[in-house]
Amino acid sequence: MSLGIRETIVLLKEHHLLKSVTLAKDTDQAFKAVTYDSRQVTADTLFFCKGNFKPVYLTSARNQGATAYVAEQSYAEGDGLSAIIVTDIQKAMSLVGAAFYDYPQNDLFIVGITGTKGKTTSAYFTRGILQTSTDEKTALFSTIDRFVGSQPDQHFKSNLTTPESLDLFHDMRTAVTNGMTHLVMEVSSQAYKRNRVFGLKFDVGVFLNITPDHVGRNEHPTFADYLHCKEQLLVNAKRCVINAETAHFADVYGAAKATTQPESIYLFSKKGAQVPSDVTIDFEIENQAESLHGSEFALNARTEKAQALGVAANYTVHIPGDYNEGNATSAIIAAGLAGANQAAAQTALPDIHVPGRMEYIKTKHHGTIYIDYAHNYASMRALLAFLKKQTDAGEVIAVVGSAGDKGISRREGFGKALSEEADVAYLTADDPGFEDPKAIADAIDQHIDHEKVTVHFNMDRISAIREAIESSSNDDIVVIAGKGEDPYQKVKGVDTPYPSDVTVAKTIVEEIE
Ligand SMILES: CC(=O)N[C@H]1[C@@H](OP(=O)(O)OP(=O)(O)OC[C@H]2O[C@@H](n3ccc(=O)[nH]c3=O)[C@H](O)[C@@H]2O)O[C@H](CO)[C@@H](O)[C@@H]1O[C@H](C)C(=O)N[C@@H](C)C(=O)N[C@H](CCC(=O)O)C(=O)O
Ligand SMILES: Nc1ncnc2c1ncn2[C@@H]1O[C@H](COP(=O)(O)OP(=O)(O)OP(=O)(O)O)[C@@H](O)[C@H]1O
Repeated sequence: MSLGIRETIVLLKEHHLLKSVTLAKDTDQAFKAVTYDSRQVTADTLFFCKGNFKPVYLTSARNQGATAYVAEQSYAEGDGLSAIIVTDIQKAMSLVGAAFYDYPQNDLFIVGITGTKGKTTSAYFTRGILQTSTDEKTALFSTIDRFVGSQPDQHFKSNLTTPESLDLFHDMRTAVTNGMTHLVMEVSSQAYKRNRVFGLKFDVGVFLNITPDHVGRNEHPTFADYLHCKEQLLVNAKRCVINAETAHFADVYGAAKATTQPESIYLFSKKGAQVPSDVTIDFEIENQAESLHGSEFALNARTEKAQALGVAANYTVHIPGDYNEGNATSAIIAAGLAGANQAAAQTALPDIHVPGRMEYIKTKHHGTIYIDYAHNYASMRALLAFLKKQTDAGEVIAVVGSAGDKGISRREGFGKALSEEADVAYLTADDPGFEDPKAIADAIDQHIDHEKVTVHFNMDRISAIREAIESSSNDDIVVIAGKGEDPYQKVKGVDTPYPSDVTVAKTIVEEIE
């Protein structure tokens, strides 16, 4: 890969991002690499100064072979390098990244998925269906991991839900080189807030839902900003799939219609759900059977354009939780728009498993254990309500904590969800960061109705899980929420190794049964 400095300047000028340029001696420079991290700089690198950047990083970049830098201001540390000064570094980075990696999006059919909850699950469902219909040529960029090919060594853990633009275009190019024709990716609201996907058009954009979350330092200043950022996926998608039951539907649908004809917008909802009367639902989900192990549902086409997609049929998913019918539906429609047929969806869906989402362990003498990634009010309430509905005789026992340094409103949310749907709560640590986990637990406890829920405190997560499992009887359900498959606890700025909730629960069950 290579990009000339002149081409870079023209590109930034065309997009009205260029403030000034100072060229070094070689005015025909060609960059062999682009990066925003001085530790990655090699010969002939174009270096981007972004975020909490320190000028000393530019000194290291220059010493390691950077020949030019892009920044929102000039730096003395960059003397001797070409300096490209722009009005918005994140936008510049995305545009230059796409150009440097030679526009890999032109070689991929891209499905983008957003929503407060269900992105990862829906992305796994969509990729699973497309793997069947594309003969294993579908890449996946999710919160958990990135698959840039179908070989085991083309799969690695993710650091962000939506990568920084330079990493995104790099990984897209790698996927194309590895023979991928389709890409399914989660698009977080931060991706738009920070212009990580600036200039990228999606073939299909999926909007699942929006509930209060992600407002705070480092994220969104207000809920309105969060909603606005999430809606940008639909503004930048050629075809849209929308859950008509989402809160703020009118706004969301309006964003889709701003750039897409209604003929290319697909709406879905559960049968009997309250949806706006001024729109026509294309697909209706009719539950046929649900259990603690999954569900069966009919997807009914209610409009001609829905019928034309050829995906109306009966489906089975083996991830429990009624909301997973909606997640699966979004995936069936999106995959249908990417060319998959009903048979591919029917074959693939029952076998799709998402790490750390609704994993369950059946025990002989204790309750059934569910390990799930729920970590805000909406997901916790949806999870507990579903499990409560499925248990006649037993109690719902939840092990839960809330992260430190962020998402303060989640603490009240957890207290509320536990009061509404749980019988017993073990409050514990979950990524306390720089805060005291007991203080976080107390904040959750303040919002628990003690007439309804018995509360225990144990800040040692492993020991809290043990207590919850040991105290459960065979009819009970033990929910271990919040961390899914995370193999660490974030404590005082360090990712402290943690065996993961799944491993901890399995080990305890082996020991006590
Ligand atoms: C607020 C935010 O989004 N911050 C992201 C951003 O931080 P930043 O630009 O300030 O980078 P930084 O790590 O402080 O460092 C500053 C710059 O100096 C560079 N550097 C640093 C050290 C050095 O020796 N040399 C050097 O050049 C870094 O590479 C970087 O370019 O860029 C970093 C990558 O360079 C990200 O890791 C970081 O994500 C932080 C960790 C984060 O937590 N982000 C969350 C809020 C996020 O984006 N979440 C969403 C999901 C949320 C949702 O579900 O909706 C996501 O998409 O993941
Ligand atoms: N459609 C949905 N509505 C409400 N809750 C959901 C939905 N789908 C999944 N959940 C719950 O949210 C949890 C996280 O699901 P998933 O990882 O698919 O969402 P996500 O949007 O990727 O989440 P995050 O932004 O936190 O990474 C699940 O473990 C489940 O408890």
